[in-house]
Amino acid sequence: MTLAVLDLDQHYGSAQALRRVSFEIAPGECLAVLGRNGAGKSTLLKCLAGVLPVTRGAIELNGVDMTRAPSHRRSRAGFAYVPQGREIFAELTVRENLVAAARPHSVATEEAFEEIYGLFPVLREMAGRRGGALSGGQQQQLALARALVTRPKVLALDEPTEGVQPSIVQLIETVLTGLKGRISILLVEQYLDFATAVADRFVVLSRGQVVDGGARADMSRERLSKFMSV
Ligand SMILES: Nc1ncnc2c1ncn2[C@@H]1O[C@H](COP(=O)(O)OP(=O)(O)OP(=O)(O)O)[C@@H](O)[C@H]1O
Repeated sequence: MTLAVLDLDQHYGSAQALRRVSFEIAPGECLAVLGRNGAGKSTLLKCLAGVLPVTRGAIELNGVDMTRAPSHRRSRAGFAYVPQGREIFAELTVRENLVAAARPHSVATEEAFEEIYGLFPVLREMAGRRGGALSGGQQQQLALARALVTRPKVLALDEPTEGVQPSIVQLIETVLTGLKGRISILLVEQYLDFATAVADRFVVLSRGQVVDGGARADMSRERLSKFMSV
């Protein structure tokens, strides 16, 4: 599925957080959005997910305008969002978290859950545990699993490696690399090694604006890290 972001503006009151942000993600492509703290990355994902309204511009999924569509409509169209901080249901078990995510998509089947447990074996072991009792890395896997169980066509992730131990970062990298080509991925990331391992293309945000970008082959580490250090 193609995700097109066209001239997007967003304001928090009088403060402008996004300025004429434009890019496109082709079917099966992985685009990483980089930038310092406060650059506007999370704001961008929230606008795409329908959590925050935009002040100008447009968001399209396969050419269909979604700019003012509620979150559930975007989700039904194939857009899945893994927010920063995971936002799983702490009081529900792992299994119930997956069921709650899958049910609106009519994919709450054993086959769908088996597929997820195949990607994240620890979730099978923890299926009966409360989400809130999981470690940070396990919660991140559950958050990703909740998105994937809906069988999305576009997957947006806000800093999936944050506060996660190296072995889980490696697992997430393997999962995302395996998904590439089949679904479109929008990755917001501060961890450059991870972003360069997974992404085909980069967009760099600074103060809410796209200031650089290009294919992985054209973006040297120096060029990318210029916009990453605080
Ligand atoms: N709820 C809010 N109300 C007002 N301003 C906000 C709000 N959330 C974010 N901002 C401001 O908008 C700008 C962009 O923030 P955003 O969180 O999108 O950046 P970010 O690139 O995701 O940073 P981080 O990596 O720290 O999450 C910042 O200047 C921030 O202070």
